[in-house]
Amino acid sequence: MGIETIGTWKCFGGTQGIYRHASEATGTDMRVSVFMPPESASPPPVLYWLSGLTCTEENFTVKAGAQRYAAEHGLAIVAPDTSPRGEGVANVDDYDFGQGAGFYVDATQAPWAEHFRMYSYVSEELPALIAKSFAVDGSRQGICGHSMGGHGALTVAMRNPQRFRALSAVSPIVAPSRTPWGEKALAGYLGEDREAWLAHDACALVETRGWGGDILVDQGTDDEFLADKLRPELFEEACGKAGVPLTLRMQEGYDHSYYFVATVIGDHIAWHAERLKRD
Ligand SMILES: N[C@@H](CCC(=O)N[C@@H](CS)C(=O)NCC(=O)O)C(=O)O
Repeated sequence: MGIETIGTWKCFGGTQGIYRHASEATGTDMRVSVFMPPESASPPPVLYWLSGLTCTEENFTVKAGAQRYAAEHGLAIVAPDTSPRGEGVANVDDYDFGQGAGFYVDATQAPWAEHFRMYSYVSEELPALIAKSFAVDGSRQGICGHSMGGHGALTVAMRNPQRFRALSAVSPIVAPSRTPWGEKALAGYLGEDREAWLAHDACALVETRGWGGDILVDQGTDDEFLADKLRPELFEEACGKAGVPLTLRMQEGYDHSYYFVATVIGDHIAWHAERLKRD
């Protein structure tokens, strides 16, 4: 399946592009942002970025300021939309469920099961499409994300360690089976069997599957969602039990916005670049 260019712009010596393609996983067109760093002797490693509630491929692209760091470190960045969209795609008038809130799962419940297959999309279809369509090193891939996208990054990586070798998150949802955003989404997409939710719960996954490397998480202390919806201390506890090295940085005074993402994105890109360039 081909990829269609919506627009490209020269940026920090590289190319920022927005693309569209027909997705087999979702049965819809999907839009994706791809930054390619300045050309170098070898194809760049790839960092996947998964965005949070209400986002499209655009929020990260225009707000995070990631391109400067990706160009410096020679990393490609791929940032997909957060759900299928369009005519004939189910939706509700909620910011935290339905379109813009795919939660990186494959829905099993009607009417969502038909198109809401974001797990298959980001873990299988998108990496294959990117490796085919861009001059990148598909054997060196990392994944990172924000909020719902932090949940996506943690869970997709731990379920696909052969595909992703570096992992970090900003303000992630870490225990969706026990916190409000996650409980609503997992019940809606996967049904009431809470056992099935654990396959998409970072705390449960780190205890059952572990992770072969270390994990970086940044979290603002003034985040309005910290106490009830994010709860990074649960992930810290789970990583401790599993013996997985976690660097959890509680960043004083920052909230949940992209101003925080922009503040820490340089560290995350450097962190991924270091791990992805190791032999
Ligand atoms: N206050 C937000 C809650 C959702 C939210 O904070 N979304 C975060 C991710 S969980 C985001 O990245 N929003 C888009 C942006 O800031 O550009 C709303 O109701 O729209």
